[in-house]
Formats: sequence, C-alpha cells, structure tokens
Amino acid sequence: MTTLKFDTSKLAQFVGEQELAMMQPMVTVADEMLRKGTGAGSAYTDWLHLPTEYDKDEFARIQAAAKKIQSDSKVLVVIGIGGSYLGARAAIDFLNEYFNNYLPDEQRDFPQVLFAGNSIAPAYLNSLIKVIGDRDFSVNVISKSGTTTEPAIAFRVFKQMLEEKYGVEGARERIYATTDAKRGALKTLADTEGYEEFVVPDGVGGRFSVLTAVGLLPIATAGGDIEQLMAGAAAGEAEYADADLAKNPAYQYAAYRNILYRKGYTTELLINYDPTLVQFGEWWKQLQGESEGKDGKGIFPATGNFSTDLHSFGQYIQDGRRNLFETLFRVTEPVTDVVIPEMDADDGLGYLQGEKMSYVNRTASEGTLLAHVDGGVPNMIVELDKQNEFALGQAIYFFEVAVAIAGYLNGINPFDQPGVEAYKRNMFGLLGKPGYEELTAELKARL
Ligand SMILES: O=P(O)(O)OC[C@H]1O[C@](O)(CO)[C@@H](O)[C@@H]1O
Repeated sequence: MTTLKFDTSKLAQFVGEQELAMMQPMVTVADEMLRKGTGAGSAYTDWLHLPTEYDKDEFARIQAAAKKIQSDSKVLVVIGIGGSYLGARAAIDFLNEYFNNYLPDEQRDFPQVLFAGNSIAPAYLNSLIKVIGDRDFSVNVISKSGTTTEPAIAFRVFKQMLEEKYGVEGARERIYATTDAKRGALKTLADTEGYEEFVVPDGVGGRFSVLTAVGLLPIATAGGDIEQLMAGAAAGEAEYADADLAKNPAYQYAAYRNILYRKGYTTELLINYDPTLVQFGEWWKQLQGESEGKDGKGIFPATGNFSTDLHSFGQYIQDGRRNLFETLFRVTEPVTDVVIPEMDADDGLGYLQGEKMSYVNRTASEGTLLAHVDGGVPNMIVELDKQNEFALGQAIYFFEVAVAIAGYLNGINPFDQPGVEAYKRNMFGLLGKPGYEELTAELKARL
C-alpha cells in the first residue's frame, strides 16, 4: 500500500527524460553499495531494515513506558539534540494539532512533550521550567554518544529538579535513558542510577534513528500510534527497494537531485504549506545536510514555510540567483478545514466566500509552484494522502533511503559527520575542558 506520490512532471523544462535514464548505471552501483554493504559507512545502515527487523521486546517496553508516563505525568521533557530530538519533534508536530501544547491539561489526552538540551540558551531552559511549574513530569534523556554537551547540561538541571521534587528513588522512576547499548557517560550513569534504558542500535546513526526508541518513546507518549508508524515505514522498505529507477520513486528523487546539483542547483528548499510540517523540514535538514555536506560537496538543505515565507524571501526564490530547486512536501487530505465566512461588507474577498481554506491553500501552492518554475526554479512534489502515522512512516523511509543513494551518487560517505567535531573542539578548548589545554591558549589568542 502506498500513501506517497512522487511527482516530477514540473521538472520537464529542466531535466530531459534521457538524463534520468543515463543515471541508471550509477544508481545500480549505489544500490549495491548500500544493500550489499560495500559502500563507505556501511556499518551504519541498519536503519535500512529497521521497519521489519526491530527489537519487538524493546518495542513493547516502549509502549509500556509511554503508558506509565501518560498515567503519572502531565509533561514529558525530552532531552536531546540533532538526531536525538528532531525526528520525535517532527512526528509529534505532524500528528497533533499545532497548538496542542498550549491547551490546558484537562483538554489534552496525552502529556505535553517539551524539548530541552537542543540549545545552550539559559533563558529557554528557565522558561521551560516555568512552563512545567508544579505539574508532575518525567524526563527522557536521549544521547547516542552519551557525551554531547547540550543535553548533558540540561539533564543535570532536570535530574536535580526531579530529585528535589520526588526524592532520589522517585526521580529514578521518572527518568528514561535512551543511549548506546554499551558505551558512553549516559550509559554508565543510567546503569549506576538504575534508570529504565532504551537502546540506540550500533548500526543506526543519530539522524536515521527516529524509528528506534529515540523517536518512538516520545511519539508514543504524545499519543502517536507507533505500530502504524512502523507499518508505514515497512511499506516504504518494500516499495523503495528496487534498483530499477523506473520502479523506485525514492531512487528517482536521489537521481534527480544529483542531476540538478550537477547543473548548478546547489540549494534545495523543502517546502510546506502547513505549520505542522515545519518540524519535519527541520528533521529533513539534518538528514540531508549531515549526510551530504562533506568533502567540499553537497546540496545545501533549506526549508520554505509557505505561504509565510513567500512574504519574506519569496522575492529571492522568484528572482534571485538561480541555484535553487524546491521539493514541495504536502498532504492531500486536510486534517480539518475552515469555511471562509460570508460577509456583507466588501473586503475584496467576496469571490472566496463559502470556499474552504484548504482549497485556497492548495491553490496557493499550485500558483506558487508554477510561478517558481517559470522563474527558473525546478520543482518536485512529495505528496502524502493523509497526515497520519502510516504516511509519516513511509515518508521518513523515503527520505532516508534517498539520501543514502544520493550520497553514494555524489561520491561521499553518507553516514559519517566528521565536520561537526570542529566546533566542539573549539568550544571545549575555550571552556577549558581537560585535554584541550594547548588549543585553549591558541584560540584565546585569536579572539
Ligand atoms: O545523540 P548524540 O550522541 O547526543 O548526538 C546528537 C547529535 O550530535 C551529532 O553527533 C553531531 O554532533 C549528530 O550526529 C547527532 O544527531
């Protein structure tokens, strides 16, 4: 069963049919590298079969933990950064009403899920603490490496808060640690303190981990049906496995991106027309950027939140430097709708009264797409039939498998992230972390 349509009909003036066909031999090789494990970074490709080969016992423990949190907490604080929070946040926004978190507790069926440790901004943390107030809360601390600074700082703060509120024993019952099975400071701490633990599997990198406990526990706590999510991903696993480009939309997406990149379209905007899809774009940006941006190469991933951004940088997209292409990410069936009210006074909107807002929104997307294509911006469309767990699972898998193929097509290792160490080294040097003494002096002299 497919819920995802990939539409390239608006690429015609930018890419000839023969160009896609010419990619087949390269795609065949990339597919072999990925599936036979001969490509760079192959130790990190376990996400490929995750939708069908996940740990069922742990899955049941995740569901039980979610139920417990729902019964004893009004808030779940999810502590993590990058791949250790973006997927959960994207899914929760995708599956819920946009203002769900603003509803009073009695109007919400499930705990509020709030995120911490994704910045080092003290005001954010203090504000979050204020929002929790004296309500019951639990914490899910997530870090594959177990050593990332941002979540480690936030966890100290919330661990202390929990222990003050519930005592050491009570806090232990409310802390869930998702980390490596064997290594890392968080693993050691969780073992010592006796927290309930969930695993980020060895062969799954952070940005590919949303379908592990990393994403599943927060998503399930927020009321998401994680069985349907995995079923949708499994549909993707079955659907996007064919090396034949003609039969594999995810591979087509990877190949078209490569063709466009070679023509100088070096920035891709993932476009949405609904605030509940904004966080999906944030997840996608890490998936693309951390996978592809290396060795001086790669498409720069950006997002367009329309129609909002059409009134800010829409001008640039229409008329600026021609190195952009867009992928419109949209859902066919609106979750809810609004009928534009009738009004006697003439505000110039008479021609739309009685129409549904979803119709206007979709029409705006169509008009914009045509204008951008006319302005020289290639456009592709990824369209889901419904905004539900199954469709989301399939979309996640679509983009994951596509970026793996895209990485191999561009001659890089899509599964490492050596570049993110540079800022960390400098930060540690400047903060005086033991072992970085020489760097400390060198960097301070340069400031
Ligand atoms: O789960 P961790 O190890 O805390 O890492 C969080 C994020 O930080 C990075 O390692 C980059 O530093 C990402 O790859 C990862 O998603």
